[in-house]
Amino acid sequence: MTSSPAHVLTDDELDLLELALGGAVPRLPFAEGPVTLTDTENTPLAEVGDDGSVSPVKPIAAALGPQWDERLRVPARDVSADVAPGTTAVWLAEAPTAEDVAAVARAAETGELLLLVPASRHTAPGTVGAAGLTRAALALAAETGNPRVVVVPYPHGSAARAGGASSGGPTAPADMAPAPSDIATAYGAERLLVPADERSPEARAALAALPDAHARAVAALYPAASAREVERAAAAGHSRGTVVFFTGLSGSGKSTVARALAAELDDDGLETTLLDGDAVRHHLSKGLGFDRESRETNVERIGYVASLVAKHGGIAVAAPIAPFAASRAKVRALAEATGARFLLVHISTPLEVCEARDRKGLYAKARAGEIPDFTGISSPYETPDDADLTIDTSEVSVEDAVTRVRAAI
Ligand SMILES: Nc1ncnc2c1ncn2[C@@H]1O[C@H](COP(=O)(O)OS(=O)(=O)O)[C@@H](OP(=O)(O)O)[C@H]1O
Ligand SMILES: Nc1ncnc2c1ncn2[C@@H]1O[C@H](COP(=O)(O)OP(=O)(O)O)[C@@H](O)[C@H]1O
Repeated sequence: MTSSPAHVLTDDELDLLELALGGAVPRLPFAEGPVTLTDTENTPLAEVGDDGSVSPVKPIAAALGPQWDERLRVPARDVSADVAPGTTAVWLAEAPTAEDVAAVARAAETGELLLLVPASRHTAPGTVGAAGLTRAALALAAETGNPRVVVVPYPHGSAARAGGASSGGPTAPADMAPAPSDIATAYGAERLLVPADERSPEARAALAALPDAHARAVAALYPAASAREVERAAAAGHSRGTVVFFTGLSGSGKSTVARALAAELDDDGLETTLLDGDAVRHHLSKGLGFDRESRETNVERIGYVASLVAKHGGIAVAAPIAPFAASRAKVRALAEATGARFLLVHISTPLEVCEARDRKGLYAKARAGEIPDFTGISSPYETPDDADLTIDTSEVSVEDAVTRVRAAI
């Protein structure tokens, strides 16, 4: 018997698997069978057959929080078996506003409701996550005649495209999230109400103005010089996770600019982690060489750690050569899947300048054939076509380079 290839599920793919096993979606858009779907510890969770059928192997692990309450997280087939004809599903993807509550109360007067809470394993920074949405839905239910609340596993969108480490078979299509109307049908409802889509222009305008409300209040209270400082301090306290990823030839100036940037960010009170090249090669990537595979491993490890830092709201600054586009793309996907901002900064200083600098004497050794696989000499550097910023340090000072990166963050 030959075993089918394995695919390690991303969090969003896990949500889709849970939906499929519960009967909410007929097949998995990312998995063509035969394939074994596993968690990140390679434990098989489900098998996908040749015909796309999905069968469970082991229950998907629950976690903490009200969204994991098994009385709420009920499979679609069980919910639909209970739902009264003519039921309206209410899709609560955002915390309900007072206006939303009124709209739901009106709908409750005309028939049965089912409150559906799309719960992702990811929370975009600054948004109400699955636990908060579930609590808000329970409160809304209590106010509107106690309709049933059901938590629906639901992929986060961009994170669904990150892809997991896989061997063979599945690839993630652009957008895997099923339409809310299809979910409502699968859970047995006949109609769908999305309160966020029914909001008045006034409510929409007020919601759009919310992010600037603090700045306006500060401007009204303080003179300009104090307001700047108060805003700066507030911004430092609420920073969204960011990965600033430098790439460029040896000697291009990555470390110099990265260190100066990290020092400035740190001074501003931002939670900053510098993944220094030497320290990374000494600790995280000890023993790795400079062949293609080792470099890919090194760069992906750096990306993984940087993503963890950013996931917790910090700023990670990394500066490896990162010569291969595929690894850089993987790192970007990984960071963005956590909801972090990702900035690829290409330090494009020409090879002749880097070689003339030859700070460590490595180019001379590489030319003499004493160092094999040296980037730019005997190993390729794939120039990025997706850089968010390109800086040539033979033309731009360290100070100006830092200013440009800060402006882009
Ligand atoms: N063969 C070869 N090619 C390129 N660089 C070499 C090589 N051997 C050693 N070094 C030194 O290692 C530094 C690059 O390491 P990185 O971790 O940034 O490289 S990579 O991203 O994994 O390609 C690099 O330093 P910086 O460019 O200053 O970072 C070199 O000093
Ligand atoms: N504008 C500049 N920006 C960055 N480095 C510069 C600049 N001008 C000269 N240099 C010098 O170039 C060298 C770059 O080395 P480094 O920052 O270690 O590069 P990398 O990390 O890309 O290998 C340093 O000696 C630095 O002082």
